[in-house]
Amino acid sequence: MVVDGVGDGQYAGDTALEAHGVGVRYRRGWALRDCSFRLPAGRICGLVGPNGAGKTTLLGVAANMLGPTEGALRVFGAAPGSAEAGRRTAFLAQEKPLYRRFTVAETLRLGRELNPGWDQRAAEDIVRAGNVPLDARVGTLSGGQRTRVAFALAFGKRPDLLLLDEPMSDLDPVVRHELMGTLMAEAAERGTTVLMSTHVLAELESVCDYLVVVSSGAVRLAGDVDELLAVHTLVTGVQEDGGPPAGLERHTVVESRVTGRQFTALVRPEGPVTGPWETAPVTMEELLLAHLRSAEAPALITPTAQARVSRAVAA
Ligand SMILES: Nc1ncnc2c1ncn2[C@@H]1O[C@H](COP(=O)(O)OP(=O)(O)OP(=O)(O)O)[C@@H](O)[C@H]1O
Repeated sequence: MVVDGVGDGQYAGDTALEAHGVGVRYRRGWALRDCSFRLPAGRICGLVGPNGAGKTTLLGVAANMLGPTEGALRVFGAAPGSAEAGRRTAFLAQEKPLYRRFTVAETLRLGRELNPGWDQRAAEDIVRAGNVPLDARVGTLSGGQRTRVAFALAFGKRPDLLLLDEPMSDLDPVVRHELMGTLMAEAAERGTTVLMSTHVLAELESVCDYLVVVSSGAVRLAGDVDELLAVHTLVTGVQEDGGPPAGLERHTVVESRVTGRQFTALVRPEGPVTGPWETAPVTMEELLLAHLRSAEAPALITPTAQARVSRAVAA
């Protein structure tokens, strides 16, 4: 691997994470295949995809929980297994592995001992905001309270890259909102890059400015949210022969649906969209739903999201 030389110098400063042809094969087959994209530093990125798409696997590679079968991934230009990447990255896994017999205070003390840049106040503030007693054993906490302690551990580390795997799934709506606020404030204040997998699309809309969509182990969509929204259009009109009109074919049709006499299509226009139709801007949720429903739609990786180092260099 010779990415380090390139990454450390020219690109590492503005790139939090870069994947080059990453593939992961489990015994049952490939979970990820030829995954290439770049996440610029300082972005809050939603990682979206159907169940089994490969999101946890991708986060696991970035967090050095597993190595890729092929290709390479870099965190701030460094290999995930390097001391530098380890110091700069925090991973909040879906199953939140914590020592059940430790008290909350002992858990935070362990965080302090393991992490040189530890911020005890930030960690304690998160725990206290949920009225979680510091002397309670982790095993006696509710699922949501344990998630809060895991959040505290991740934030206390003061990472430059925060990897979150469906972090909010067992939190009540008020706590979700509060911890999202903490996440946003942290990212805004410190320029932390966040890569967060979730199935709650509505939540992403207010939080993310970057998106990566994976489906069947491949990257389908990646880029800045505004850029992605700008190159898609929602078209509605009268259907022809049970589908969208033939005139739409000159554009890239991501998804089309027919309801009664009407069709609705989400397209990437290849020029002006002219016809007896109405066009409207798309919302993030419409964009994501269309891509989740149409895994066969052509992939789109915007220029800022394209891996900069060729796969040949990374291999
Ligand atoms: N340890 C493993 N051994 C074998 N196969 C695995 C393992 N972990 C994941 N897989 C398979 O790899 C594929 C991707 O799984 P992964 O957990 O990365 O998906 P995901 O996008 O995170 O899904 P979800 O949204 O359901 O959490 C799936 O087909 C899954 O069954």
